[in-house]
Formats: sequence, C-alpha cells, structure tokens
Amino acid sequence: MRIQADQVFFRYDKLPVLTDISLDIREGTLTVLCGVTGSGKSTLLRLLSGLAQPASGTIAFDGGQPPAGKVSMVFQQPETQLFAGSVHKELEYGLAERGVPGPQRLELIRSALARVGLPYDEFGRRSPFLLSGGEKRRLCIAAAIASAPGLLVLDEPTAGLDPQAAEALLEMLRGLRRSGLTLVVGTHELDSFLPMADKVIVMSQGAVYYDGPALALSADPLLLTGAGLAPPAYIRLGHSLRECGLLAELPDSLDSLLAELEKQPVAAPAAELLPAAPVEQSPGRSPGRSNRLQPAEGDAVSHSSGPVDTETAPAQKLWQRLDPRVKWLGMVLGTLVVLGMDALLPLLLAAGLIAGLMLSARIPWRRTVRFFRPFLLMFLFLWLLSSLSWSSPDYTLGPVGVSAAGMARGGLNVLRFLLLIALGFLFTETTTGAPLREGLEWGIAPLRKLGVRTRNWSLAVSVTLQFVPWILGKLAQLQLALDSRGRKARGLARYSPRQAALLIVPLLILVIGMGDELATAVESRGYDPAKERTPSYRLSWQNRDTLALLFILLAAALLWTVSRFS
Ligand SMILES: Nc1ncnc2c1ncn2[C@@H]1O[C@H](COP(=O)(O)OP(=O)(O)OP(=O)(O)O)[C@@H](O)[C@H]1O
Repeated sequence: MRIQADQVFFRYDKLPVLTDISLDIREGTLTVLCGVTGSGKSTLLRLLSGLAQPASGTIAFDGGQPPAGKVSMVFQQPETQLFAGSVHKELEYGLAERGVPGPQRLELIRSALARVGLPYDEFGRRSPFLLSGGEKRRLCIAAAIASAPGLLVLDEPTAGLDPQAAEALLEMLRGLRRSGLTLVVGTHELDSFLPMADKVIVMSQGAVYYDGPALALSADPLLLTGAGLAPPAYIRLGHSLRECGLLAELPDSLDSLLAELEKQPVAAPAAELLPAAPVEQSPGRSPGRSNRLQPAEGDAVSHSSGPVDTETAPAQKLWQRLDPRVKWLGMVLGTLVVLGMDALLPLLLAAGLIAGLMLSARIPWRRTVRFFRPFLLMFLFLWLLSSLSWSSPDYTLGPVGVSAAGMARGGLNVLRFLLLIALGFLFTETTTGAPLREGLEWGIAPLRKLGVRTRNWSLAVSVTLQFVPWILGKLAQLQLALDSRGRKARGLARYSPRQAALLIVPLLILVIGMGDELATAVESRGYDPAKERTPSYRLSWQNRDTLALLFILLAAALLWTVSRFS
C-alpha cells in the first residue's frame, strides 16, 4: 500500500504537534521514522494508521481513504493492547470485527502466530497476560497481521527487548517486508533499523527534518545530529576509521563494517593517526574530531521552528494560583450544598454555576468530554434502572413498567452525582499534586491531636485523585488498541456492555500493577508517616483567596436558599 501525506497539520487541543508534513511512502518498503523524544513520531504514526485525523492536509492510502481492515498498528507498551482471555481470542477479535467468516479464522490465526514464531499448539490457549514481554510484542504483531493488512505501523517495536528477542523481531520484520507488506517503524533504535530501512524520515519539533534514503545518513551524519540524534555506532566508527585511512568505503551497517575490516589485514596505525578524543558523543555535543558531525551554520537542511508558544492562559494561571485551601473549602461546601438539594431548579442553577467555573478555568472541552464520557453511559443506565416499577407503573412496555416518579427521582440523583463529579474534576484539573496535598493536610491537621495519622490520609487522597486521570488515560489507550484491531463500534457504542467487558480485565491488571509499583516506590523512598516532612509547597493566603472565599460563601448561600424554597 502506498501512503502519501500532503501538508498535514495536527494539534492536541490547542497545542500544534505536527506542522506541514508531506511524505510519499512506497508500497512494500520499510520506512524508519526517528526523532528525539517529543518530536511527534507517535502522533504521526497514529495519523498514518488512520486512528487520528489531521487538523488540515490529507493522507491518501493507495490514492484514497484507508481501505477497511487494511491498516494495522502496533503501539508502544504491548501490555496496554491485550484484552482477551487467550492468545486465540486475542487474534480472533480483529478477524471477527473485520468480517472474516468463522471457519476461515483458525487457519489465519495459526498462520499469523507461526509467522511471529509463536506456534499455535503451544500458545493458542495461553493467557496473553502471562506471556513474556517479547512474546507479548510478537502476539501484538500477530494480531496486527492476521487480517493481511497492506500497511503495518509499529511504534518502538524493540523497546525493552533483550538483544536476542530484538534480533528475532527484526528478522520477523524483514520477512514481513519480503512478503510485500508496507512497514512504517517509529524507533530510537537506529543501529538496528537504519541498515534495513528503504527510507528514513527524521522528525524535529513536529516537522520533517530529513526524508530520504538511509545511505545518505551514513555519508552525512549531520542529518541526524542536526535533529538532536546520535548517529549509530557503525556510522561514527566508519567515519573515524575512514579518516584514519583504515577504511575505503563508509559502511551501511555494522555487519558491512565488520566484513570490510575482516577483508583487509589492519596494520597498527601510527599513534598520531589515532582519534584524539573518544568517538562516543551525546546528541547535540560532539567532542574531538566528531565536531564535524555538528550542524554547521547555514546548514542546507531546513527544519521548522516547531510547536508554537504553549504558555498557560491568564485565566488558567489565576485558577492555579488560588490557595488550595480555598479550593478545598469550595469543594467541601459545594458537595454539602449539592447533596442537600432535592429539586430540579437549584440543581440546574448549580449545574450552570459549575459549567461557568469550568469555562473560566479554560479546561479544554475535549478533555472534559473525554472525562465525562464513561460516566454518562453508566448514569444513563442507572437512571433507566431507577425508573423501572413493577408494583405501580405509569406506563408499560410489554413486561416492563416505568414509573414517572421513579424517573424524576432517578434523574435528580443522576444530576446530583454528575455535579459532584464535575466539582472533583474542576478541582483536580486546576490543582497540581503538591498544593492539593498541602491544602488537605492543613484541613485535617487538627485530627493529628487525636492521634490520627493525617499524612497517610492526605497521601491516600492525593494519590487517588491523581490516579483518576491515569486510569482514564489507560482507558483511552485500550480504546485505541481496539480501534487498531478494526473494531467497528463508534461513538457511545464503544461503551456498550460488550465493549466494557473487553476493557475491564486489562484495566484491572494495569491498575493493580500501578498500585503495586506505587506502593514499592513509596516504600523505597523511606516514607514514614510518623516523621515530619519538608512541605513541597508553601501555602500563602492572598487577597484574591479572600475574594474567592466570599464568592464561594455567597454562591453556597444562594443555592441553599433556592433549594429551601423550591
Ligand atoms: N494526548 C495528548 N495530549 C496532549 N499532548 C500530547 C498528547 N500526546 C502527545 N502529546 C504531545 O505531543 C508532542 C509529540 O508527542 P509524541 O508522543 O508524538 O512524540 P514522540 O516523538 O513519539 O515521543 P517519544 O519518542 O517520547 O515517544 C509532545 O510534546 C507530547 O507532549
């Protein structure tokens, strides 16, 4: 499959991440996408696999839209992509979603597993969660190639693998390329991937810095160092040896360098010919003779100035500067007032007020939608459940009775819970970890006199509050992994009970793993709840905090009054 990107721009909320990307990737080739961390590789890979859409510009697959099921992606961190009860089911999911009839599936699953070196008879019934890191990676690739895609996109396929597993994976990718599959690989592993690349795209600050054959990078390492990347060892070594007169040609891989050196008996070089400084260099700084690898002034290679200013907006800054004690007080008072409301008017007033506050905090709407989406379906379900009535239904639909009073009561409860969640969301979105914790410790400090370990409480609350965005992030990753396997469900259907069932086990495994890591981290840092600690954030009450407190008290009094008289 041929992929052509034309003047593609992409942004996350308001943050521009990719600028003016134009590419032409030929069918049956292996393209390596590299760049320093944060240069936009993963984002570009998602666009190339059709999982995200450009803000402007076009990406054509064989001249048109991506054909259904013909583009597959394997993400970083394979453990976030596995969700089924067995290796067989893991592969079957994508085939079923792509409409492959049942009787044909087993053969395709066997063949895909064989291609990645996981024999079906040995692995088919095993749990994906209990495989080794390398096996999980292979399984993800098998799941991606089972439906015979025309394009396979891989993000950091060898990260975290030992050299043997990495070499086996590279061999597997060579085999896939030989079979005519178009491959695009995002990687930092230039030593391994450059020698096998037909084309290399070097990214820098969200723009294409170099796009061309890998061989040109051997000849001119500036094309890599200029983007902050260290050239592979064989390129650096090749240059040093050639300058010493020990090598005629620049090598295009470690193997060709070794072969060249083996061919000619190497005479011991005269001392003055030896490199004056170690060849080792870090990105952006080249000691000794390697200075020639630094980008020269007026370097012909052009690159964009990268993402624009990302400064926090003044309104956001004000919210962040507010003393966390005001925010804690606001949240506690708001929670009490909302819990005390049992009529629609005050609840709607409170909803309007919280929506206004969220707007003033400039929380990106996409982030808000992403946060509330999982709750909405759950609350809708609870609402419907609370409106069911068998004893005194107002309406009947076959065997199901619905009570108007139950519906009204359920609706009010759902609204109340949504408001409480919105208050928590507003609070955590505008308060970072340290102020949040210091504010809470201040609030519960009097309990210390009663012998309560308040530090444990505040740590638990702040970790829990910070855990929520982490869980939502993992949920989004899992959703993306399901999409990459050809899932058809879109919109709210992605939260149906069937889809939710797919997510629950992997999410639980991730949460338990994270909890375990967190506990180990807290322990390894010598956390002792009995000891005094140095505050990580100094609380300081300003005039703006007094004004904010007055506003909170006024709003609470108003809402309370309205709720008493409605
Ligand atoms: N979901 C997101 N929301 C907001 N910003 C994001 C999101 N994902 C990535 N970014 C930002 O976009 C930029 C590019 O990120 P991306 O993950 O594409 O980089 P990368 O080159 O793949 O990095 P790495 O090598 O570390 O994986 C970074 O500045 C990152 O902070």
